[in-house]
Amino acid sequence: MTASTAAELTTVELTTVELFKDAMKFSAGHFTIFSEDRRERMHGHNFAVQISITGEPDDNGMMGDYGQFKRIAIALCDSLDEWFLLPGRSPHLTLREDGEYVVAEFAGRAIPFLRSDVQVLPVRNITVEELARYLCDRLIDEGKVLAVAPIHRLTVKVSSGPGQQAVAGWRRPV
Ligand SMILES: Nc1nc2c(c(=O)[nH]1)N=C([C@H](O)[C@H](O)COP(=O)(O)OP(=O)(O)OP(=O)(O)O)CN2
Repeated sequence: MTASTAAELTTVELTTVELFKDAMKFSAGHFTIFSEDRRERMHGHNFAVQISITGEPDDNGMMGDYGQFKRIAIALCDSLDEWFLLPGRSPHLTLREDGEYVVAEFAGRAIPFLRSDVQVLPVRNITVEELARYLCDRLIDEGKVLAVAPIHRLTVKVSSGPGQQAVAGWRRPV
């Protein structure tokens, strides 16, 4: 890049707010599916969520009130708290309704769940990768985050325990 083109470029000073409050968590049951015939037994985790919001602070030096971002993120975590989570888009698991039950079919075996105990998420597996993507998509699609501030980027981290997490991101289309 020549000096003149570098000078012509307008620099945008971006700042990131990071939120990782203790309340940004949810306890949920799941099992990870590894292949068409191998999965874990049912178990649970205390999933922890962190979000990072990147944008240009306004003339008042703020990207909206981060209290609004916290409330949005905590409400999203609460919506998944104390549920058994099932993937609705798994290539290896099928789900069918049967009265008050949701019956999962995996490797030729039926696994019945009470409908009132489960949430079926639009994901391929209940993994930290898919949960991070799901939460990031919900934060953007529900429009509440973008209503707080015209942010440039959002990242969501989901941890299933200390030392293991996945990160999903969104950036404003140019
Ligand atoms: N790529 C991924 N691999 C695995 C995931 C995942 O989300 N993405 N998840 C799991 C299971 O959740 C599994 O239960 C995790 O077990 P583990 O690593 O043992 O989790 P712990 O919290 O018990 O951690 P320790 O290292 O045992 O303390 C598996 N793979």
